[in-house]
Amino acid sequence: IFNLIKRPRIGANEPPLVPYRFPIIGHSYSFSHDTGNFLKKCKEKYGEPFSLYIFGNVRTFTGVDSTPEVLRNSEIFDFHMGTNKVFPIGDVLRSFTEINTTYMARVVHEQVSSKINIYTSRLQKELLFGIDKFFGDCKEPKVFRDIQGTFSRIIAKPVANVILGEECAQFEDIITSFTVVENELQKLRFVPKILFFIHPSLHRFFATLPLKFGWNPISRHRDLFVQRCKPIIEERIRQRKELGEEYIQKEDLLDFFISESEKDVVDNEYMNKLFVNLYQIVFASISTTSRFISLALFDYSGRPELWNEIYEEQLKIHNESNGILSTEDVNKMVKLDCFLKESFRYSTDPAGLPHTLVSDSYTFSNGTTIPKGRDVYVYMKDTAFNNIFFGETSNDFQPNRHITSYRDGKIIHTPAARIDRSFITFGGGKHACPGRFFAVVEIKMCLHKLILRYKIRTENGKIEPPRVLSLATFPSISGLIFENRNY
Ligand code: HEM
Repeated sequence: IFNLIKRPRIGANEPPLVPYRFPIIGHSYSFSHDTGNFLKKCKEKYGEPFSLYIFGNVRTFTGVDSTPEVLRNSEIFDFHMGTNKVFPIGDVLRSFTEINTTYMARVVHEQVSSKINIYTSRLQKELLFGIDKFFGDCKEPKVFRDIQGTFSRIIAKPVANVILGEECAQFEDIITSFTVVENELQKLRFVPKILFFIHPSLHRFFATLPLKFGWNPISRHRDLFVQRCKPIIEERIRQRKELGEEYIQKEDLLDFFISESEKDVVDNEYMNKLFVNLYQIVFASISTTSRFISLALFDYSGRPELWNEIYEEQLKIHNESNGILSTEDVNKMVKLDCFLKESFRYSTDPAGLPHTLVSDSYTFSNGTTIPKGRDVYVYMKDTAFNNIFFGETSNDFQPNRHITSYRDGKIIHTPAARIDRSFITFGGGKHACPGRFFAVVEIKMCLHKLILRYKIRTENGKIEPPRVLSLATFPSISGLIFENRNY
């Protein structure tokens, strides 16, 4: 209770704490209800970095100039500690086994993104299967709602194929489990925020309380995984033993983790470890990919002026490749790539990438200092819509800004998966998303197939802007109309 009335204490050299009117509430209300505009006003008035008093603690926000300092210094700005405070997924997984986030990032980089060539044909097959199943023929124009939900079901199948392998990905209930487990985890976020006023650790205590009583939101998904996949895993281990050197490793993460394991007894501990390793990648990939593919489809559907150019590129590549895409074909989709990059930029979350300062203190290059334990958030839109990078047209949706054409006919474009100071949708520095190459290929393939097959437009014929929930951007909840091009 003391915390309720205590005013936050701020050191002498700290970034300015934006003044607030109501002692207990601080900036919580303005921040939660109109995040983008509120942060914009703070930055205009107080410069960057600045601090806010939200849900009982002081948080510092970095803008375009100070953000690279946070992303670059990953040893002292701890991303996992920062994220776990808002979304205690680490705590949930740790109840099964130890987790090693550095190892996981490396695995995604080396075994998923770097092997994209190997996965393209399987991805394509599974995506087409999903498009057929969920959107179908659309001989007559048909309205689809819950676009993000639909894409998470479409995406779950190719993801399952790459992560669990062909055999396990055949189980419908596993695929469903991939899409619902994410929603169940999201519920951890909705423990009453009022607890944060009293003390942030109380919020976390309640969010993770069910775990302490042995109820884990993902236990039943683990049980299903064991029930379905254990026989397949045992069979693979048996073959490995039998064939020895002759065994040809399967191209999926399951076989990779089997090969990394020193044990060959498939007991509880073994299955828990496999489950946590594999499902961490499931959590990182399905909701992000389906959110951004839906945002991109809304960006496309509301802007008829973009349709012809993008469709013609897809048709040309489709004809040249006889309908079977390789990674090179996907790389040739330059118009689509620029469109996607612009959509990523446009959909950037207002703020995010929480990092906790773990060194004694940190002094920003403008001389302001923050103490150990401070949570630092990136005001991401300040970068994504900054005139320094995007000029006077930074608020306009212009895919061609990512292309430079030279007089000699040479065209250079900055690919959607490339991160730099101006593009932080995938984060930056050492912890930048290791799955981004895979995600971009998957999204482009999916958009390519959809655009080739259907005319897609918004219901009211206008641009449907994204919604902001908490700090993140989500696609509109309105419908999209699909109509087969060939009828
Ligand atoms: C459009 C889709 C995606 C978006 C927008 C996205 C975005 C992000 C962001 C913003 C981060 C934090 C980066 C930072 O701290 O600087 C991240 C981390 C991560 N992402 Fe993604 N991601 C996407 C897809 C994927 C996919 C498909 C995978 C796996 C196949 C994946 C695996 C990961 C992992 C393992 C991390 C943690 C990295 C670390 O701890 O160093 N992501 N992602």
